[in-house]
Parts: sequence; C-alpha cells; structure tokens
Amino acid sequence: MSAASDNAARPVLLEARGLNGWYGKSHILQGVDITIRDGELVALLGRNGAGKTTTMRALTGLLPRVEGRLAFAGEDVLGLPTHEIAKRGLSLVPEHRGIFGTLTVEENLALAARSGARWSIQNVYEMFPALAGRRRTPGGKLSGGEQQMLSIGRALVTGPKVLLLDEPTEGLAPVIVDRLVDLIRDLKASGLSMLLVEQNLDVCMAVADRLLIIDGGTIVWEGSGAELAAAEEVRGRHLTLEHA
Ligand SMILES: Nc1ncnc2c1ncn2[C@@H]1O[C@H](COP(=O)(O)OP(=O)(O)OP(=O)(O)O)[C@@H](O)[C@H]1O
Repeated sequence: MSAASDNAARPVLLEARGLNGWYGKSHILQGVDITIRDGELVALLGRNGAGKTTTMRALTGLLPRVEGRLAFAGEDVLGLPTHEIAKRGLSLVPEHRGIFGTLTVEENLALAARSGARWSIQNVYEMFPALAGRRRTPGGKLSGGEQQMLSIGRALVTGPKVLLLDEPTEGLAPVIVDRLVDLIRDLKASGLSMLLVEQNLDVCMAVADRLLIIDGGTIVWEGSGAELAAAEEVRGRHLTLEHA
C-alpha cells in the first residue's frame, strides 16, 4: 500500500471546501479546498501573491470576510474568533514570527501556554536548548533562527492538533534551515499534523506527504513530491518565483 493510500484511511482533521476570502473589496481566495488528515504533513506552494498567507489567515479566523465551509475535527469553525479556533487545536506560526520583542523568551512562552497541552514550556526548552539558555533574553534580541524556534515553541505550548507553518525557513541560514527540517520531521513523527507554506521546494519535498499548489486564490494542482518533481510544466506554470 502506498503512503498516500495509507493516509486516505486516516480521520480528517481539517477540511476547507470552497473557501472564498476577501480583503475589503479584493476577492483573494476563490474557492480553496484543503483536507488535512490526522498525522499528515501537507505543503502549500505557490508564487508570491498566490494566496498562501491569506489561506492560513482564513483557516485561523484572521481574515475579515470568509465564506464557504471550514470544519475542524468535525465541527464547523467558520466565523469563530482566532482564540476559539486555537483552543480547538489549530495553531498558526505566522510568517513574521509574531513574538513579543520586549518580552523575554520565557514570558513569550508563558503567555501562549495552555494547561493540558501536549508540549510544556520545559518540552520546548528540551527541543530547543538554545532557547533554554536565553530564557531571560527579550524576544527582539534573538537571532532569526532563535526567533523562529520561539515562534514554533509558542504555537506548540498551545497544544495544537494541526500546526500551520507560514514560511518558517524564510531568511534563515542554510544550516538553520537543515535543523528546522529535522525538527519538522520529529514533530511529524510524534503524530502532529501540519500545513506548511514554503517557497523552498527542497524543504517541501523532504517533509511533505502531499503537496498543493495555489494560484490566483485557487488550488490548481495536488500530488506527491515525486509527481511534482516529474511535472516540469506544472512547476514552470505555477511556481516560477518572481524574484528568485
Ligand atoms: N492586507 C491586505 N489587504 C489587501 N490585499 C492584500 C492584503 N494582504 C495580501 N493582499 C493581497 O492578497 C493577494 C494574496 O496575498 P498573500 O499574502 O496571501 O500571498 P502569498 O501567496 O502568501 O505570497 P507571499 O509569498 O508574497 O507572502 C495578493 O494579491 C496581495 O496583494
């Protein structure tokens, strides 16, 4: 049995059907369909401006106007405020990291932590020893890599069932990207489901069970890493980066 058909038997955690999303009068998301099953890592790819971040925002209650169907763990969550969605286990690691620059590492984690979550602050320090050594350092004084670790740590201590990662490798040195890929693999091995927005195709190929391509606010392609590697025409049409 292939990995894809193994996954098809798993329960669906997140299901978006025909999601439409607007910023003011701009109709950005034009019928997005996304399914994430328990334990799956799905990568969302697309050019700059294709609608990746807007999709993440729509899934987590951060977009002012969204229509369509959005279910999490079988419950309709469309229109719920972000904290209610997070409470149910859908947690976003935002593109620009969303940490409080004047608060210490420990304070950043403590503000996000929820009792009963699968990951405690101590677990986060074990996962990221560099953060443990800097627990009294303000978030704004951390390196880019450390800020990314803190941002992921903040999401983990909320106790997610599905973690949404928006361009986690952006701006990081290659050696830090490698560490992040190892971490994402470890989180996946622990059973966590993830939706990963990532411009780095190698990273997506290395970790994802399934890849989706968004273009013009619509999912235009879905397949495995091997299928995308073979689909030169699809990559040329939908993934050429404007400022690569
Ligand atoms: N706050 C906003 N108000 C109005 N339009 C916006 C806003 N944020 C994004 N957009 C527009 O929505 C479209 C999709 O943007 P989005 O940020 O989702 O793209 P993306 O795929 O994440 O690309 P990138 O890699 O550049 O972040 C773009 O045309 C963008 O200009």
